[in-house]
Amino acid sequence: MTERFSFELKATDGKARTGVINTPRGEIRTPAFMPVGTAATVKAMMPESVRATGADILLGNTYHLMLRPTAERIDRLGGLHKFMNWDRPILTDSGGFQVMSLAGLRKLTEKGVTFKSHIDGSKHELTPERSMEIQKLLGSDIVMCFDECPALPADRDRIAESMRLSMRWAARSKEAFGDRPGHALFGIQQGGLEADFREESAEALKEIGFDGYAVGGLAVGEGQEAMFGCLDHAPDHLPKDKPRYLMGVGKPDDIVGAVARGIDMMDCVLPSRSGRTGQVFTRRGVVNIKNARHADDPRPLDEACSCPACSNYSRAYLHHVYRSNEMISGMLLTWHNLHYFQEIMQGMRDAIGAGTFEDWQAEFHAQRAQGDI
Ligand SMILES: CNc1nc2c(CCNCC3CCCC3)c3nc(N)[nH]c(=O)c3cc2[nH]1
Repeated sequence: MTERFSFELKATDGKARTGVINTPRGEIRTPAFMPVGTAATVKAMMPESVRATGADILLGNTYHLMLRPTAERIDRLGGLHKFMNWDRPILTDSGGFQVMSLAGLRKLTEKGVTFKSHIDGSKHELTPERSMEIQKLLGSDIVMCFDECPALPADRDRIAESMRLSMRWAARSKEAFGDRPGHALFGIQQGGLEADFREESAEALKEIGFDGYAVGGLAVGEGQEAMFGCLDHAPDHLPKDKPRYLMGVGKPDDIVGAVARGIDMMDCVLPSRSGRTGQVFTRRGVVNIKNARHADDPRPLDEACSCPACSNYSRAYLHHVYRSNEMISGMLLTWHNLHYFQEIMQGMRDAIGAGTFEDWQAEFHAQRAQGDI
């Protein structure tokens, strides 16, 4: 067990990297996909099942947990790891993004944001200082700076103004975070799709100095082509010896394209949320289990998958329990999706390590082109 937080790059293949982040609570193999556990649970999954899918780290949510059950209560009960029975690393987002996408009656000033809870309408305030305090109370291992993520499309002035506010908030976050051995603070690059603002943001963050650097402000409706266009340059300005975390991404092909452009960590609600809405990701594309054509199909979702859903159940059964709104439907489909996402990550880690990432990508895309799934 290390007492410090450190990142070891093991190999690169083009811009793609593979390595290990060492933390006191365990190691994180990169590139890493991080399941989202918004309200102290990865929905429909026991923590041991999340681990069984291959996850080394999961996400918690400052915004949700500060409202319910509150960070102070979780702290009194021993912190988020104990509370949710997950003893490996936890990364928590800083809450600003969720306020802008979920809360009511928001007021944004230099100090921070005030807002009304989407749960009971109570008034709350988030500032860089309060966000650091909440993430410390939760006990998360990787803390995110408090930032502002502008909705796209936005004009250049708005993007510059928002990015510069986030950089001032990054400095305040670092100041409030203090010196916490074994815990990491990640800065978040902003700047929309503008190459010059992305570079300015990266330079500002490097000047302050962080344990890792996130690429924020993407996966907000710009589309894959624009996102990849930004990722063709935005990570280049970030330190090579620190982890790079692309926030909120994404579909399997988004994840592969991001890793090919130098990203080490990603998170997305897609595999878990889709598991509850019957959307199943497989190596040959998406299966919508709700479709009547599965009603008599004795085959597994994916013959090549070793997850409990594919090992023990037919499409016909999964179609039935989905249509019947049975709880086991969300459990099995979520498990499968998270297992598949982790299988993609393991495949990329192996391929980058072996210098065969080009071939791996070609195979990944070729498989998905095939017809009936
Ligand atoms: C889905 N697209 C997207 N998500 C973004 C997110 C959220 C990432 N996911 C966090 C988990 C979800 C609930 C609990 C934690 C972003 N977060 C921050 N702080 N800044 C962004 O620019 C930022 C940008 C993002 N874009």
